[in-house]
Amino acid sequence: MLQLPDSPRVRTLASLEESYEFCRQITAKYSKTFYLGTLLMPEAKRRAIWAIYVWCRRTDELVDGPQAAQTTPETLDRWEQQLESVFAGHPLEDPDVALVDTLERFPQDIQPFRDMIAGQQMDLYRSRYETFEELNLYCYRVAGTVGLMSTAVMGVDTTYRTAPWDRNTPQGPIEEAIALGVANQLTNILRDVGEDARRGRIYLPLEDLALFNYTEQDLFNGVVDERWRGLMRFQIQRARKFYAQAERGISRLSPDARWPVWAATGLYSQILNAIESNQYDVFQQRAYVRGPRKLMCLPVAWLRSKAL
Ligand SMILES: CC(C)=CCC/C(C)=C/CC/C(C)=C/CC/C(C)=C/[C@@H]1[C@@H](COP(=O)(O)OP(=O)(O)O)[C@]1(C)CC/C=C(\C)CC/C=C(\C)CCC=C(C)C
Ligand SMILES: Nc1ncnc2c1ncn2[C@@H]1O[C@H](COP(=O)(O)OP(=O)(O)OP(=O)(O)O)[C@@H](O)[C@H]1O
Ligand SMILES: [Mn+2]
Repeated sequence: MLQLPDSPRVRTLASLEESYEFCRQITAKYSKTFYLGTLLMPEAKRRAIWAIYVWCRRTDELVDGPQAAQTTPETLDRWEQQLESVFAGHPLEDPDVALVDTLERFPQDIQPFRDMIAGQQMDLYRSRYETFEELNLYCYRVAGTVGLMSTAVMGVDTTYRTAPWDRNTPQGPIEEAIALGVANQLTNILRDVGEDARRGRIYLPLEDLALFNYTEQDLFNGVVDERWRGLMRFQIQRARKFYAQAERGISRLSPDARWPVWAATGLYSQILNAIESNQYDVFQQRAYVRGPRKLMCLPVAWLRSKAL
């Protein structure tokens, strides 16, 4: 029979296998850290995280990627409609096929996904944050939400009790999951200060700059002095508090999720140590964790997942 040429409307979507394979490849390509983390999970959870990763990445690309200049609030509205279609079980594009399957296997609320879109939207019209409270909202939206989505996949330990008399197991370590996302995002912000400044963006709260007598102009000039180091010490300390909060939640996750989460936490938080080793110069040097140290994280994380 004569085949119609490929046209977007009549073309059939990718198969489930193809769609998950695509998600795997994108995750592996864009984030060595998260990909490594997912390899420590059971197959079904691993694939689900890949599907969610790709949706997050695509959302981020709308405001940060090559076509970002054409992105308007309407683009994001359409993206949200596409999301609703996915939640209703109707994929519109190839990567959605895996996400529909993931949401069937690991049912979850649409709100964190909507919040993520709202967070990316903030990047369209904001390039400054006055207070930490404002920055925290941004961090919740673009990263805390990832903690919620991932927790729905990884699952909570149903036998966990804070105390024998505490019969009402709370819904799960929600605050802790958000905290890990926020900690990651704060780390990302500290590592990328220079790169963001070159795009005219400052994520560090302006109230914190003022506290250390450091000006926007200093930041654009990449001034590294005692004021800057004081400011960075303060930011790193804050990020570490979020990691500490997050760590208290890991033992409440289902046992097979603890190792990957400890590993991802260890890998990401070490970027803060790398910034310290670089004497807080995030303008000239990119802080990253060296291969051997990355590898060391795995057995350390495994021990923590069993012992804590
Ligand atoms: C109880 C408890 C501790 C539970 C654990 C919950 C958990 C697994 C939390 C993890 C949260 C997490 C991985 C947050 C990621 C935050 C992040 C990196 C966000 C990225 C934003 C960066 O913005 P920016 O524009 O500054 O950066 P770029 O220069 O563009 O890179 C995002 C890009 C938003 C989109 C997020 C992603 C693409 C990452 C999604 C990651 C996952 C789904 C993997 C989850 C990982 C594991 C190991 C389960
Ligand atoms: N030494 C380096 N100098 C400059 N850029 C680097 C260096 N090492 C890694 N990168 C770049 O930094 C980004 C993150 O790299 P890396 O593989 O270390 O972490 P990742 O886990 O993939 O990323 P993420 O931190 O976003 O999860 C990549 O785009 C990579 O090309
Ligand atoms: Mn981005």
